Amino acid sequence: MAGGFAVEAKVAGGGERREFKGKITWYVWLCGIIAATSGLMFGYDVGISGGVTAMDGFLIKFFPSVYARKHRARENNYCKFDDQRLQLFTSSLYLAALAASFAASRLCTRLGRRRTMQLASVFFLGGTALCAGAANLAMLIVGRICLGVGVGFGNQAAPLFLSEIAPAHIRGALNILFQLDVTIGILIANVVNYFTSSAHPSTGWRYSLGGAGVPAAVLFLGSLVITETPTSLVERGRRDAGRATLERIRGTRDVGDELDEIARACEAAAALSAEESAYRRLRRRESRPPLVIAVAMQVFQQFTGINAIMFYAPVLFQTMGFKSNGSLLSAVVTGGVNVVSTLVSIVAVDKIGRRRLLLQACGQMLIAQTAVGAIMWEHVKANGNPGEKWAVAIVVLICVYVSSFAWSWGPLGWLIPSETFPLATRTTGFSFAVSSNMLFTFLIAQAFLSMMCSMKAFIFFFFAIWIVIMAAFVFWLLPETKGVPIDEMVDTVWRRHWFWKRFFTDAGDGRIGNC
Ligand SMILES: OC[C@H]1O[C@](O)(CO)[C@@H](O)[C@@H]1O
Repeated sequence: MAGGFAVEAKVAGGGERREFKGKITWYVWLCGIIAATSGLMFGYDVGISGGVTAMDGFLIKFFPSVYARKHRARENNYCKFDDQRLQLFTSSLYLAALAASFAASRLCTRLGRRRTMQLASVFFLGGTALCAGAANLAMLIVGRICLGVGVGFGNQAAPLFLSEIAPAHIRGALNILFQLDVTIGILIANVVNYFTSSAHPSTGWRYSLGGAGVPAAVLFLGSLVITETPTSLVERGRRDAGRATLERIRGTRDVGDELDEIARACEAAAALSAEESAYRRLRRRESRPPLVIAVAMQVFQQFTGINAIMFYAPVLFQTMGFKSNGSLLSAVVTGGVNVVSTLVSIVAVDKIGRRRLLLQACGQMLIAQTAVGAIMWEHVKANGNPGEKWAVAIVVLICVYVSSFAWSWGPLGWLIPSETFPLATRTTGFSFAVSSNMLFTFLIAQAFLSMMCSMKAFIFFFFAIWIVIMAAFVFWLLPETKGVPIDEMVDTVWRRHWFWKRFFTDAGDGRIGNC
């Protein structure tokens, strides 16, 4: 398992490079796999809610009026799931996660990344119990809010944890483990929904919602086994513990150079934060480039329309004419494509580069979205829905769309914000990325069914227009960060970029930049 490596690092304040010693140990992979379980919890929730809202037993218990509308005549097919309270069931989780992500950045600094993940799993276990045992809508929503707090804490701590324990040359791949687990969580949820709805038509939703307890329990138990990151230990004044941890995860006692580098970065960040808080520092002109990129990556990720598919695929496929089980099965197929295509990204991201992956995906997504919109439009004109034959073509097109998202905007939405901030603003800056993701996930979850009702086939053209905008953004404004050491971003990337360089004065950038 272990293989030797040498990592290039820029020494603080100097131009020379030196190498860190170490191996890729089984322990670093174990810690990475356990921490990524946080993504599994997030993904399971994304995938489970759409299937549950398509189950009759669930609708009869909590949303009888939607159930009645669903089984009425077909003339208003696009509107049969349009219900604000039903959408609140899905979206409330993301609103809670949005609020929690701000607190999570402080928790990560004060308690450490490991404890923050542990806390996430506790909220998750509580939320799961409330949802699975819900006797009324209030209990269900409170359960979703607890799950949301767990997601907010987990999504902040896990990507940071992964980046900090990873040897630099496999940082991209380890970081993408998080998104890989998100997609696996969605797929598992789709499979669970498929079986619970057929085996237990009236109570299947309870098993589906209860299943979220499994990844939460794994993360809770796993968090007792994994280590805290060396950076977090040193940051909190526990340098000896940081050294011991580094020795263990690198499989060598020769970790002096890397430890010094971490300590130097922590001291520089501490000196800066004694002068000025990270929030104030983020308001500086020099902080704008990474902040704009981090927020834009997440906003655009959501405006690809991915969660319209992930949350509501079963509902969408029913709208198009599939029977209930056929639509759940189709959601399983799209979920599978999502997982496999994320694996492609692990291999490609450090070879092909971020910009090329994102631009290629924009082209592929644009074609697929426009084609789905066109098919739907033809049938809306004829006042009908596409029916099973066309619905199969639509499933294929949605797979084409999902695959390109999964090797680009999905993982890179997390990777790029985690690698472009200097250490002094990294956790706080990253929390803006997490909260932007949650805010826009909430908006899509809350608005999509109503948008589908009023826009019908045009919903797909709406997302297609956003894809054109984000392609232009990547083309002109997103710098390539492939292979750039994390502490050289200011000099190598931002100061050389045709647009972003104007945000740096000759004297000022070093203050926020390289530690
Ligand atoms: O794989 C799709 C999933 O990935 C995310 O974009 C997170 O990166 C989720 O919002 C979405 O449901």
